[in-house]
This record gives sequence, C-alpha cells and structure tokens, in this order.
Amino acid sequence: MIIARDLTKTYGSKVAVDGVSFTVEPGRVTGFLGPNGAGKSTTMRMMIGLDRPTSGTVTVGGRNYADVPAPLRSVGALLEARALHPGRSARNHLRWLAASNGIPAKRVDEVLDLVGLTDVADQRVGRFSLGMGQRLGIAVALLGDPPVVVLDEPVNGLDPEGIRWVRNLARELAGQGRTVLVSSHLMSEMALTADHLIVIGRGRVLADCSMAQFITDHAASYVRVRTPRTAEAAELLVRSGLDVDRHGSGVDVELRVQGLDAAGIGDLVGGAGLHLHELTLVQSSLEDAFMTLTASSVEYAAGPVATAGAAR
Ligand SMILES: Nc1ncnc2c1ncn2[C@@H]1O[C@H](COP(=O)(O)OP(=O)(O)OP(=O)(O)O)[C@@H](O)[C@H]1O
Repeated sequence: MIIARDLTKTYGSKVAVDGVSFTVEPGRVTGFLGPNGAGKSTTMRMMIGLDRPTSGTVTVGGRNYADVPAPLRSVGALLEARALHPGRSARNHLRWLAASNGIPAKRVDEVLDLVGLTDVADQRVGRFSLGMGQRLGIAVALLGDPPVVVLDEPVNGLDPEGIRWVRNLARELAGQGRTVLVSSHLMSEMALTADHLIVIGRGRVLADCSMAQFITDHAASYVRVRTPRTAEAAELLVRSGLDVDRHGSGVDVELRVQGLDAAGIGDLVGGAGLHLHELTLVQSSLEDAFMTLTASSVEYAAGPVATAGAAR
C-alpha cells in the first residue's frame, strides 16, 4: 500500500502539497482527483522519488522509494512523458530497462503484448503517437510486475477503445490484489474505474472515501415530479414538509422535490387524487459532485461564458 503522512512540498513560496495524509489500499482502484494545479502530480512524483518532500513522508510497501532495492519490481509508475530516447525502438527501450532492473528479457514481450504494441515494437519511439507513447509508458510501469501501480492521467491521448482498455486493466490489476492509484480529469471515466477516491484541492485532502459515499455526500439528488396539476401538488408537498423547487414553464414545468424518496412522494401526490405524469429519482454525476466540492479550490477558474442571450 501507499501511505502519505503530513506530506508537504513547497517550491519557493508556493505550497504545492500542504500536509496531506492518506492511505492507498490494495485490492481496489483508488482515483486521485483534483482541479488543475491541486498537487496530484507533485504527490505522485514524491511517491516514486522524483521529488523530495519538504516535510512529511510517503512510503510504498512500507519503505521510502529511495530505500527500495528493485524499484520497478516494487512500484510501477506512469508519470508525465518520460525521457524516451527517440531513436530507440519500444522493444529496445523495454529491454534496456529490464536488464538494468534484473527483469528477465521475456517479460518485455509479455508487456508489449499486454499493451497492444507488439506490431510496432521495433519502430522508433520518436515516431509514436501520443496514445502509443501512453501505452509504452504503461508497459514500463508493468514491466517489473509490481504490487503497486501509479498512473498519472493514463488515458491522456487514448481513443475510446484505449480508454476502455485502461479501465479494464486498472480493474484487473486491483482484482489481482495490487494497489492501484489513477489520476484523471475524465470524471465519467473515473466514475466507471475507481472504487475509492482521494480528492485534493490546493494541496489539501478534501475527501477520502468510497465512490458511492462521495456521490452520496456531495452530489445532489431530487425527485422530478410532473403532474398536470402542478400548483396543487407543490402546495401539498410543501405542506408535507418537503423542499420543492419549480422549474420550467407551460408543458415543461416540473417540481424538483427533496426530503422523501420517489415512492413516498408518489403516495402523497397520488393519494390526493392528482395524476402523475413523471416520478423520477435524479442523481447528479461524479462530475457534479466533484465540481461542488472543489469549486472553492480551483486555481485557474474561468469566468462565465458570455452568450448573446446574457445581454438581454
Ligand atoms: N517544479 C515546480 N516549480 C514550481 N512550481 C511547481 C512545480 N511543480 C508544480 N508546481 C506548482 O505546484 C502546484 C501543484 O502542481 P501539480 O502539477 O502537482 O498539480 P496537478 O494537480 O498535477 O495539476 P494538473 O491537473 O494541472 O496536472 C501548481 O500550482 C504548480 O504550478
């Protein structure tokens, strides 16, 4: 597992990571989320010894990365584009890494196959597309068959098939009992991939909980009620102590009701003899929950987009 304790990194006066503590457990995919500049990459870099903490510690499998005898066999990482020798082939790049880490050469062909690069293994990596480079980076991460895998934006540059492949791979690695930490900006993808979430904003941990808990805590849900007798239904529901918001107008009018489940609301409205045309539980997405939680910790927020209608 990965354990961070009071981990802090400053660059001059900039506090990139501000006393974060968390544990990344084996056997599940942990999503690492945060707005741009939140400190995700810096934290991941410290995990694998590419940056030194200003204070605090982060250990992988109980050791500091610097003390790990065979790093590629202990933790595999895909971080921002690695320094690849552009003239070297993918196969030779992996062979060189395998030899310098005491990994048998046959593992090179296994990982090439695993990431789908066998057919281009002898091409120079300088000619690789972004997606092929990502696949090669993942091959490097898996070369030492490590128990801990850290992937920073692994789906960056991948097409839909590649994105699905990374999702399945991450889940398979976790299913084998490995510790898997994945960062991504693609919330819809993260919702399908991660079991657990660590969310950071401005260098601090904002949430550390299961995906389901995160959505329950931070995503709004309401029951959409449509009835031809909107005003009467609204009055009845308010009288029953529920929160009721009216949205839209004319035939598109709906009530958004909070405070009772759909069945209870249906019983109330139907019991009063009012016809129901719709009764739907609307749950907001991981993206909505993430935006709600991190709204105040966005470093580079854009203003609202001016539209022609806004001036009217
Ligand atoms: N080498 C560096 N020197 C100075 N500041 C840095 C350095 N590396 C990161 N930072 C700053 O530290 C903060 C955290 O950056 P980091 O790259 O870890 O964030 P991130 O969450 O990975 O962001 P993104 O989602 O944009 O990749 C940012 O404000 C960034 O500008």
